[in-house]
Amino acid sequence: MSASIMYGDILAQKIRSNLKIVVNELKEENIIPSLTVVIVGDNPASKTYVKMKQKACEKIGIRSHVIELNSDISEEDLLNQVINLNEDDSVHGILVQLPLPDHINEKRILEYIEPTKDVDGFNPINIGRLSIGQDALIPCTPLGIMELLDFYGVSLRGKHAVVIGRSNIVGKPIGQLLLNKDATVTYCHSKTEALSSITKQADILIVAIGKAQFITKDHIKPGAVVIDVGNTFLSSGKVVGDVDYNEVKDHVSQITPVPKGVGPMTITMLLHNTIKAAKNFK
Ligand SMILES: NC(=O)C1=CN([C@@H]2O[C@H](COP(=O)(O)OP(=O)(O)OC[C@H]3O[C@@H](n4cnc5c(N)ncnc54)[C@H](OP(=O)(O)O)[C@@H]3O)[C@@H](O)[C@H]2O)C=CC1
Ligand SMILES: Nc1nc(=O)c2c([nH]1)NC[C@@H]1CN(c3ccc(C(=O)N[C@@H](CCC(=O)O)C(=O)O)cc3)C=[N+]21
Repeated sequence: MSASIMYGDILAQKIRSNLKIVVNELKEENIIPSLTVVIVGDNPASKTYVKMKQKACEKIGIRSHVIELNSDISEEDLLNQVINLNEDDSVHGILVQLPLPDHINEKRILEYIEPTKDVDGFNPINIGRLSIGQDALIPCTPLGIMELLDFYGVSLRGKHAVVIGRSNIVGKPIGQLLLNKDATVTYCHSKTEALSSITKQADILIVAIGKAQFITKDHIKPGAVVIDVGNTFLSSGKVVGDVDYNEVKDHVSQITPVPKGVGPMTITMLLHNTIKAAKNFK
């Protein structure tokens, strides 16, 4: 049996064309949604992602601006940049690209982003609102995964969802969203013992660890649904996921590819969140 492939790029196009209509409607009210991305240093993967974000904004009429800062910028100077953006009424969405250089306290920076402009959903206020079920700006990757599961007809209620990875940007919030949809959620991480014995129980397996092709058939129950968040650039320039796609594809019922799976949905949800933030300005 061959798996059905959950293409994120197809769904992303569909959602983006709807978002374009919303942007045009906002323009009639003289609101042009605008996003500012702050990038520190010259990490090549970060640069690639930021370019993709800019291009996606442009395509649907969101105004985007990138602030490029030197890797030796001080924490105070970066904080001041964020404060200026918080105070600038022409900026609806602020995104500080991660990772930041080691000398900068990432949590402190994220805490300063005005929650209504926090299109990444990384500020403690938005994380708290998500966890108690209040309206919030929700992190883009988890939100995109939920859209994918819905579009491809994956039912969650009562199902066992296993999340591998507990980062603040992917693992933790996807578990929260799955729980809100009545899945039974288990988190695994680098200290988890007997990983495969747990992941093998998953009806839905979400993998966000950042280790190229780490997950094999031995980790997966036959017929499970697999969401591969991983994005590792090989020296050849090729990008691969955390799942050994070729090995597992005939073993699972549904799977996201890498590329063209979760990635395009992340960027689409950034557009969605920027529009949401712009609407809040009305
Ligand atoms: N497609 C997309 O849109 C996006 C893709 N990504 C990609 O997803 C991947 C994960 O990103 P991110 O969450 O930021 O990564 P982090 O490095 O912040 O977190 C990785 C998590 O995986 C866990 N982990 C690492 N090794 C193992 C292991 N051998 N067994 C079990 N758990 C393990 C870690 O455990 P511990 O907590 O114990 O250290 C940690 O919780 C990366 O490849 C990243 O590039 C990220 C964001 C968006
Ligand atoms: N503040 C912040 N917010 C983020 O959302 C954020 C971040 N920092 N730091 C890094 C991670 C990673 N991330 C990705 C986004 C898109 C793809 C993506 O679209 N990837 C393509 C492949 C890449 C390519 O084609 O070059 C795909 O999967 O099809 C991947 C990864 C967002 N992140």
